[in-house]
Amino acid sequence: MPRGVRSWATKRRDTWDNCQVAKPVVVTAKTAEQWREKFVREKKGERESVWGWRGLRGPSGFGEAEEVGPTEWTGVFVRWRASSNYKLTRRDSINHSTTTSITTVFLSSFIHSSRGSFFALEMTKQNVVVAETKSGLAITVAVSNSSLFTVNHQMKPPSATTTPAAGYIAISPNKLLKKLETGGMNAWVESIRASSPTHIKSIPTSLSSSIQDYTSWMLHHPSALNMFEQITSASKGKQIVMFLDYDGTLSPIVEDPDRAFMSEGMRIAVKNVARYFPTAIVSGRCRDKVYSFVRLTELYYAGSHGMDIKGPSKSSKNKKGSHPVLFQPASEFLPMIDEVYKVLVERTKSIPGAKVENNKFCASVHFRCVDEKSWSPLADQVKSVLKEYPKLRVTQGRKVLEIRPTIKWDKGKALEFLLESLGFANSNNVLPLYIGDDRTDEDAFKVLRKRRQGFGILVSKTPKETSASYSLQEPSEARILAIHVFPRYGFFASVS
Ligand SMILES: O=P(O)(O)OC[C@H]1O[C@H](O[C@H]2O[C@H](CO)[C@@H](O)[C@H](O)[C@H]2O)[C@H](O)[C@@H](O)[C@@H]1O
Repeated sequence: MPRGVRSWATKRRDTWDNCQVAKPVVVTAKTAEQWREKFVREKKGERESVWGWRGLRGPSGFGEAEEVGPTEWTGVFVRWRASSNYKLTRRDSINHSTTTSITTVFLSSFIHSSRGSFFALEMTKQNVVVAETKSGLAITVAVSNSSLFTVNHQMKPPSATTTPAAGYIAISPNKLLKKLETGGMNAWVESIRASSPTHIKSIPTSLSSSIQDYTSWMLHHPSALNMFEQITSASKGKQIVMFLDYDGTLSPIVEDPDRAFMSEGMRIAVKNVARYFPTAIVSGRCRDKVYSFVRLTELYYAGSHGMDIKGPSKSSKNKKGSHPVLFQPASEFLPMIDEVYKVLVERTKSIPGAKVENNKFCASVHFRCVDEKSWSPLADQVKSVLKEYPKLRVTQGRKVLEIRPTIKWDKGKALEFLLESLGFANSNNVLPLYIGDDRTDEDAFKVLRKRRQGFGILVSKTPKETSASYSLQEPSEARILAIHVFPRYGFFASVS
């Protein structure tokens, strides 16, 4: 939490205990954009020099925000009522009303993406915030364990046997994945469709049932931002080891894989985390490529879905984190992947939008920019190529088919390998945290479940079948976790 808001909130703590939630708060892109513009206008010089802007003190509120990129910003806004109704004018309010009667205390954070979505991230002493997006699809319901709840859910990490509530996704991705690996062409295309946002968009029935589904899913996979007390207490006496996926976790998903840059704010956040905890990037990309995006020498890098592990090149403060490591369990496949990459480029070149990426120990066939009617021909091509390479298999990520060696190695194995390298093979003194967004990250989540150690955190806006314990909505929340929540819960203070 920004320092200004923290001190403000501390001063008013005496009023918080009497608060009630009056109604959900709806934040629209339009009004928040006006709010943002107002800041930018007032703080123009500052914005240009420090990429940030902050301040808003109304008669009844306080807000702070920080710009983290040209189209992305995060902020917090606080309003309160002590004993009487405050009338807020539009100037001070974040919603459309010209006057808003405030009958609650709330603290919430918002993320604005270029698509104009807002999410309530954090609530203290209150229950629910519903945020809307332009599409009306991404709905955030933040639930805390406050006794103010009508229904008081004491959130614990969901157990390994927890089955997520049914009904939010028509087709189980895991079942599809099995079919994909063993089954026919229809399964491929079915799977591709199921994983595409356009498909998911067609599922919602009504706004209220979407909210219900999301709420139900969130009960099994609560936001990691709300679960820090649980993570803190689980970490007592243990070494946290941080595992971070790259695409969709540290960087937003974009059309061109070569332009999936992470923001400077995110880089600073990861750097800060790595100062205190051994930190590894675990990515489907080739190691060099992901390093060229992250550019932090103090990290471990596990590229090609964990088949290429190295690092760190610069010793970190943490003694255990400074062992040199280089591990490539699929090195014999290098010439084969190179060859299959070239064949795939050739066989898919007639399909507009298809893109093949050489990830060293695996190859990725992207169809994000391929028209849906060409997905089937694209899958046909990939399948026909694979017939010639029985030692390769295919898995699916976000609008990408990943061609990889049949060896039993994945992100879960990479996580185990890294823990072992760090001296935590059979140790109870470690708390691994793994943040990822993709199906391939599920292998790591499963390992954590099996070890009964640490927490998997899934980055997803929509409910998904997952073995992760907690969730985050999007990459910016991972950043918030690192810059606001970790320090607030004393993680860094206790180890520095
Ligand atoms: O394990 P990850 O770090 O998440 O890598 C998985 C794949 O990520 C990249 O593709 C994904 O992100 C692209 C950029 O946002 C997007 O265009 C694509 O649709 C996504 O699938 C990367 O390009 C792949 O090589 C990785 O396998």
